[in-house]
Amino acid sequence: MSENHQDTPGQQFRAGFAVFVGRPNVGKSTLTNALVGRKVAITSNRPQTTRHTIRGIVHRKDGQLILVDTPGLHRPRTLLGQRLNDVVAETLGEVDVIGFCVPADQKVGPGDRYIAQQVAAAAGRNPVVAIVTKADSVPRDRLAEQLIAVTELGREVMSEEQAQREQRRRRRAASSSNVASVNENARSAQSEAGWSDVIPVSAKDGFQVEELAALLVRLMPESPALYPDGELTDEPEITMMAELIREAALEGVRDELPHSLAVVVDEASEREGRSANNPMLDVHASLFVERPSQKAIVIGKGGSRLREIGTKARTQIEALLGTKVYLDLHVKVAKEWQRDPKQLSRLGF
Ligand SMILES: Nc1nc2c(ncn2[C@@H]2O[C@H](COP(=O)(O)OP(=O)(O)OP(=O)(O)O)[C@@H](O)[C@H]2O)c(=O)[nH]1
Repeated sequence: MSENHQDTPGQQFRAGFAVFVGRPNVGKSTLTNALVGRKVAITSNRPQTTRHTIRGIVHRKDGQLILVDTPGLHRPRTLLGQRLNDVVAETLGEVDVIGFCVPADQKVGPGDRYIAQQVAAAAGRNPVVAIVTKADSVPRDRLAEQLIAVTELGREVMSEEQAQREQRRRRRAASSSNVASVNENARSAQSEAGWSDVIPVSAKDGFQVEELAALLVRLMPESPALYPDGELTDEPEITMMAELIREAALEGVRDELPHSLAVVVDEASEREGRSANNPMLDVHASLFVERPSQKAIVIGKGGSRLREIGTKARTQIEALLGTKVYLDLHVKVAKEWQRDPKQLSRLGF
């Protein structure tokens, strides 16, 4: 259990948040699953919320990695259209380590460069590890070439970013003598060097997955475990369940219910009287909407949509937890909840 991890003598326990970014299909989800060691089957059609979604937690002797999702960054729409929005920048700024993923089997292209630039701009002092994924898919010499190309990309984007910082610093210094410029200088020294590490991995055959986990943990701040290990009533698992339900409920009706839906898991408990090798989890959750018309949308004709939501969310929660689930959903109207601070905090906003 996690409490014991911290007692290891001579070794500091580390814990923190990491995010994997990269073009679609570079293998972020597969890598997350390989690291976490169980299937976290959260779908791709994610809501654009500002809250972090936990994709998985890696519990180790030396530390704990909480892998979170960045809404928006890896979606092609966002990529082609606009500069990284504030939400994504904020998430990247809040995590402890960023894993920038590039596949071994495709040349480094404009999409990778674009994301690398956003990462360089948002990372600040936090380390960025470049991860060359799908190492199994190319011969050794091609892998070596890709490692060099990715290292080079890191140097380029970091020094571009540094040049821009330098410009900003000069502009500021011109208007006032500024303390911030000293800090900018301090951090530019590390930026020039590029990525803090470059590591090849294969989630498919497990090559270097353990090494990556160890590396990410080493880059985390010293901290006790942030989440307990494997308990069913853990906050992150409850949060993940609520996210999965919310996601299923928003699917196809995002335009009609933008940000008007909150999910609270009221209770999750193991059903009594089941055999140890065939457990069942009873989950009761409430879906809060703002208006009766929205309640009708969620429920659908004769309850058909709510049944679909239930089936979809249940399947995903079962995959997440590896146990059978009975899911009971209720739709409630919480009038104006978005404007009521008390309600908001109760709903976890
Ligand atoms: N050969 C090989 N294929 C991999 C590896 N990891 C992932 N893939 C394949 O690459 C494809 C994309 O993997 P995902 O993990 O879904 O990629 P992703 O980056 O999460 O994709 P998005 O959710 O679209 O951002 C899948 O077909 C995987 O099977 C690997 O280590 N080796």
